[in-house]
Amino acid sequence: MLRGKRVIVTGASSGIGEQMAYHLARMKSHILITARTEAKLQKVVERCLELGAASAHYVSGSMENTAFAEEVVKEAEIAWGGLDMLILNHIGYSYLGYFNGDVGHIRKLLETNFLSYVAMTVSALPMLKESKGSIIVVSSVAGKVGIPFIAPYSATKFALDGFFSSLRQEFITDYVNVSITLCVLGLIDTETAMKTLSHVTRKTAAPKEECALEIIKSGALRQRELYYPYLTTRSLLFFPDWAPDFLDSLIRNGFKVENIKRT
Ligand SMILES: NC(=O)C1=CN([C@@H]2O[C@H](COP(=O)(O)OP(=O)(O)OC[C@H]3O[C@@H](n4cnc5c(N)ncnc54)[C@H](OP(=O)(O)O)[C@@H]3O)[C@@H](O)[C@H]2O)C=CC1
Ligand SMILES: C[C@H](CCC(=O)O)[C@H]1CC[C@H]2[C@@H]3C(=O)C[C@@H]4C[C@H](O)CC[C@]4(C)[C@H]3CC[C@]12C
Repeated sequence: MLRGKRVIVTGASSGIGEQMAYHLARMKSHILITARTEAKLQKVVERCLELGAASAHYVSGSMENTAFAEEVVKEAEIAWGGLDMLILNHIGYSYLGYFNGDVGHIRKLLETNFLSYVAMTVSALPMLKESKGSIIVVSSVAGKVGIPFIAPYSATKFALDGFFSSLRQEFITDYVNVSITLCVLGLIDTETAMKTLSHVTRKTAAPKEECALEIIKSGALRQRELYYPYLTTRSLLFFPDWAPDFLDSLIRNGFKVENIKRT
């Protein structure tokens, strides 16, 4: 499906991003991965080459700084002379708890989780227009409906939907043949999520390996949105228009509120 295609995956030193890199390797793509932890990136690149990647490289750095986001795209241009798929996946650290009034944290998280996505898109667009490529934006149920105890994170995910859904409209109007796929994910069994959530949620997590493959497939098929796991995420989003208060209570019941800390 993506044999020989040139793909950037951000946030690929662990979790869903790491699994996406491995699926792309099995599909014999050219892969450029990025995150902060160089040691982890090296191991993922080695594994990608073992799995059959056409090529695999990494760039380590923090997306808190949009200049780094632009540098990653520049690396792809130097290495490949073009780009077919941009998978925007990374997130910065945020707390799970009642909103603590820290506006500076929201500003920093918007830099990492939102503005770096915009900066990479701006830098990559000329190459993606050339290749008639794809942009995949990894978001969350928390970017579509109000989920308690993750207000800063949720704000950044809602921002992604607003910006990329608007940009998709402009691409259609302007005959720009670059697809934008927004991935709306429920709880996924990544180490970070399980560490953060295990003591406070009654939810069962979906497998990160399958999630990663579904994300890649949705982008390759140029789908508008992906809902994964489909039943839980799609059903949740059925309620906002018809029974918003019922939806809110359903989501709150998914948490062991007594275990939520006040930061
Ligand atoms: N897991 C879940 O339940 C859900 C996940 N999602 C979404 O899926 C995506 C992946 O989540 P998941 O795999 O769980 O996350 P992980 O925490 O497992 O991975 C996050 C990745 O981002 C990197 N990262 C963290 N901080 C920075 C930074 N400042 N600059 C650059 N890279 C950074 C991490 O590497 P390093 O630390 O080395 O920089 C890591 O590779 C996210 O967009 C998330 O919102 C959506 C809904 C549910
Ligand atoms: C429990 C929520 C699902 C609601 C439902 O009733 O199905 C999860 C939906 C989104 C999850 C959060 C998310 O988007 C990723 C965050 C990233 C961090 O790695 C830690 C976990 C998250 C806070 C995660 C928590 C579960 C959800 C809110």
